[in-house]
Amino acid sequence: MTTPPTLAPATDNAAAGDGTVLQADGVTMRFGGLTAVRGVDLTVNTGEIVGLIGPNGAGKTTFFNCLTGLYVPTEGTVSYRGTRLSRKPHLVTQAGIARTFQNIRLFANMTVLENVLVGRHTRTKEGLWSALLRGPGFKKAERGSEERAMELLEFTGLAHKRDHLARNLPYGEQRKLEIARALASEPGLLLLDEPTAGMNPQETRATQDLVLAIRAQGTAVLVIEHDMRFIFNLCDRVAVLVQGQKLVEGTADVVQADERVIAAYLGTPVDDTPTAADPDTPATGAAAAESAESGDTP
Ligand SMILES: Nc1ncnc2c1ncn2[C@@H]1O[C@H](COP(=O)(O)OP(=O)(O)OP(=O)(O)O)[C@@H](O)[C@H]1O
Repeated sequence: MTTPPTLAPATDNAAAGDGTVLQADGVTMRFGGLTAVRGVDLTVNTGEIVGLIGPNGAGKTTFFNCLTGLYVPTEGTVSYRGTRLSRKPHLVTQAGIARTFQNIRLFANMTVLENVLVGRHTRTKEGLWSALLRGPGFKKAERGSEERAMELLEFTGLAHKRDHLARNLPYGEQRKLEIARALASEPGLLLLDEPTAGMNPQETRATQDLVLAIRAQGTAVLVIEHDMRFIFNLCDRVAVLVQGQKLVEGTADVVQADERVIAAYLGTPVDDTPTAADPDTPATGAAAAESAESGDTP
């Protein structure tokens, strides 16, 4: 197992001291008659890794979208370091929150290095379009950025792939590149949406080390993940969403032992697990979630 190299924070944003980084109060998101997120409160403090778990359709990604300005919550407020956040995604990034997506969103025909440079646009005077068009002004102004981008590629273990097109990277490395690009905006809080989806156990362990290294360089992390081992190994606190509402929040031990969480998500205790001889008993919790995810029908 390789440990990511250390990374110096480039701005005060990532290096800032104690306190609450993120505060979400009463966040509700309705789509017509469907309430996807209902009155969710959540805080993330400096130096924390917080997990957000729940069955498919529980509202986790919708909640992330409310935090990052992709959705304007129907009700509730979101603050970053005590300041109410703008509803525009690029201003949220500029304030200090970066994210990755469940479905990878890279610039497939740009190189690995260029993808990270695009991620730096909120920290440079050059705009996004200038970065995308890569004119002479961009190249000159971005020399410092290129240095930082290379540090980030070293940090995520992708430096040797700097000139490869993003679309040619294996899946696990594309996920790492998304993280490197998110870090390029020097966030104080990084939101990861299913960072290990599709990864093998070795890649998952490497991602776990990477998240710990990100925290060590001063960025708090809020992570959505279905891999419970990953979540319970990594997180200082875990919040459980079920049907849009926060059911429980606490340490890994508290959450794993909570009977409501076991019933709604983690699955029934071993003794109560339905057996082949008991075909009429419906599958619950994680088993049902797995089945739904794989498209199996009962
Ligand atoms: N833009 C939208 N318009 C209408 N309904 C939406 C929209 N986005 C999400 N939903 C609905 O909101 C609910 C919550 O979805 P969301 O994707 O947030 O769940 P999730 O917990 O992230 O699920 P998963 O683990 O499968 O990613 C679902 O019923 C979904 O269909």
